Amino acid sequence: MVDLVQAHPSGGYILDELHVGMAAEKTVHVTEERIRLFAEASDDFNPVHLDEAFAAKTAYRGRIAHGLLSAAFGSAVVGTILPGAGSIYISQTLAFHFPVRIDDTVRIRITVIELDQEGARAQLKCEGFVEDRLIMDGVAVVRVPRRRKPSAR
Ligand SMILES: C[C@@H](O)CC(=O)SCCNC(=O)CCNC(=O)[C@H](O)C(C)(C)COP(=O)(O)OP(=O)(O)OC[C@H]1O[C@@H](n2cnc3c(N)ncnc32)[C@H](O)[C@@H]1OP(=O)(O)O
Repeated sequence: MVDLVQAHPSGGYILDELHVGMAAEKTVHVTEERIRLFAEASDDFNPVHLDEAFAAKTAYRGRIAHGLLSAAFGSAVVGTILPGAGSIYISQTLAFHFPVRIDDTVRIRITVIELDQEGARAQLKCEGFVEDRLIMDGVAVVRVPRRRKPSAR
């Protein structure tokens, strides 16, 4: 069963607080400006994202968002909600099923699917939807803090 949670009040869940089925969601509106800023940040200036005249001649008949921009929304959930602060990415698989366009709203869902107490690892299913259509999915492995550090004063 899926158990939708909010961010832990401390900023992050520790290993013992996670269970299989815990999930978190976030929605992000994809604007032209966000795509431009991602091109700058990643140095990926593929014209299919930035040049309407070029993109209009492709099978997509218009600009689409970088796949890794949608994947980055998943990273945002992992790093700020589930598990949250202190999580460290180990690996990530990704498949892009449908393009994301300017003005689409992407809903990311991250679900805990496996826990390795010994290795302090969580396996997370990552899914991205535009309306109800699955546009992207994959599996992430992250290292989760075993304990919370006393807060600095
Ligand atoms: C590097 C970065 O800058 C680039 C990105 O980030 S791109 C953004 C992330 N990726 C996506 O958004 C891809 C989303 N997924 C899809 O659109 C589809 O899954 C797919 C089109 C990639 C694959 O779908 P599938 O049904 O498997 O299609 P095929 O590969 O079998 O192709 C079938 C025929 O469709 C035509 N076609 C489809 N897409 C394109 C395209 N982008 N360019 C050209 N042609 C395309 C084509 O006619 C195929 O026939 P062919 O004779 O086999 O070529």
